[in-house]
Amino acid sequence: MSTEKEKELAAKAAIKYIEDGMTIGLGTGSTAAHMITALAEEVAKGLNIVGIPSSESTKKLALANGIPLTDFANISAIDINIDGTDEFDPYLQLIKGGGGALLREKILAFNSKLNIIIADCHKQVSRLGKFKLPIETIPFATPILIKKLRIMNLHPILREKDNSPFITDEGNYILDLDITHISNVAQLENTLKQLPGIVETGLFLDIADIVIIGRGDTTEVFKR
Ligand SMILES: O=C(CO)[C@H](O)[C@H](O)COP(=O)(O)O
Repeated sequence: MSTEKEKELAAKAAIKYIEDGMTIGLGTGSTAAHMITALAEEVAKGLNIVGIPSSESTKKLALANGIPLTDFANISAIDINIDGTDEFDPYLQLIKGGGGALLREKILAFNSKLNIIIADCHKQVSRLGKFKLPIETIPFATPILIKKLRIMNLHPILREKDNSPFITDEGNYILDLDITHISNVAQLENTLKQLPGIVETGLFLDIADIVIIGRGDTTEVFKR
């Protein structure tokens, strides 16, 4: 079974949690794209939901598939947020932001009653850190942050696209950090959030309620 098929299986299992009248957080990435396609099929059959997208690319995809959208001016909470991940550990702690949408993704997740994470089985790790930790930084502060993060042994790498800095939907930069030597990610999160100029990190700690993965031709569900 292909990785893509595993993503699709997880995505289809997640949309079974959705009920009529709900507001749904729409994640970003290739796994979330499967969820958007599957959700669009239900909307076409009459399911009455509104989506709130976590990125401009997801917004485009959702609109192209006929999913009605809303924003935080119109709602106070999201019923279910469904998003992908780059890694999850046995405690359902996550590293996200491979697609560069971590800031809006975390805002959606924080304001959701239920967070469902969908993935292929290769995202499961015994310990976070094989995937480099993305953090979103303000361009003005990025050069000094790079110096500070180097001293902290986090080996920051400025993410690039077409030989220029990758720009997020909020106009910021992404630094990818090596956290392989870090054992206490909660402490790291606190330390990073105290540095002015770091807008958000890709550590999603105590956020996922349910992780659904595709493994071969079946799904596995992990609950917090
Ligand atoms: O955090 C994300 C984007 O910022 C994605 O959810 C994450 O990168 C996983 O992507 P994919 O489903 O394509 O593997």
